[in-house]
Amino acid sequence: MLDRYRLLARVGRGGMGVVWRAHDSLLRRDVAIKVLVSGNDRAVLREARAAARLTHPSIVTVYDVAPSGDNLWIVMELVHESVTLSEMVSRLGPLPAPVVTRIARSLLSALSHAHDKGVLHRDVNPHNVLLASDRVVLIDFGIAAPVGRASSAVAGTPGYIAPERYGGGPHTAAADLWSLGATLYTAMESRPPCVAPDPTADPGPSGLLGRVVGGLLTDDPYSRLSARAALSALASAKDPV
Ligand SMILES: Nc1ncnc2c1ncn2[C@@H]1O[C@H](COP(=O)(O)OP(=O)(O)OP(=O)(O)O)[C@@H](O)[C@H]1O
Repeated sequence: MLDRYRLLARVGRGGMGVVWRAHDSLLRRDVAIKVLVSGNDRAVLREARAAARLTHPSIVTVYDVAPSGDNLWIVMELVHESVTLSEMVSRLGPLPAPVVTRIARSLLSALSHAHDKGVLHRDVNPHNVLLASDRVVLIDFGIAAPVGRASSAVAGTPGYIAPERYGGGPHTAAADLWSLGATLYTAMESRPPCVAPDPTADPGPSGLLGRVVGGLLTDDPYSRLSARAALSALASAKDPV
């Protein structure tokens, strides 16, 4: 089966494995393949099945999962000529509010779709957001977390983990939304929000978008802004030209 895919060039490396641009010789199209070291295949499969249920322009489409020797390959849609939000912020610094608003709308809509289908992302952060010229795409949907990072008791990326998770609370849709708030905050301020107990030292971004981001970063998961409320608040915001 794997004769079907030809690995062409490495497009990225993450904590879990290497991502390749590859060619699907049967369907004659380029794809992205993440090569993971086998070990927790059942968990990866379970989550890949969940991710495969999702169909949304801002969620990377999973095409296939296949074992290959000691590895497990996840075949997915290739997001052409994209950079991660994290790379974009390191290159350009804080992004203009209309650009972050567009990113926010896409990601809120993506999370809202996934949550409606009962799928959590579990690791929303600027490394998992791809920016292409015409699209904003969330990658690593539900796949990163079950394999986990051996060193951390709470799955996720430090700085982007909802506060209730540190108290042993479950990962919920609201926890994904806090992580999204932290991701948007980073896009606006070029650093993740301060999680220290003195919020006055870190007033955060201002304006409509700032208030939405603040609402997503609410400590109490029950009072936190929902994806729908955030989307409707942003409906009146200006689009980038
Ligand atoms: N579908 C895709 N299309 C294009 N590039 C991709 C795609 N998926 C991943 N990449 C690139 O590969 C890099 C690593 O991918 P990814 O974040 O999924 O790996 P990872 O091992 O899960 O990383 P981590 O768990 O540390 O976030 C990304 O930063 C991105 O540059």
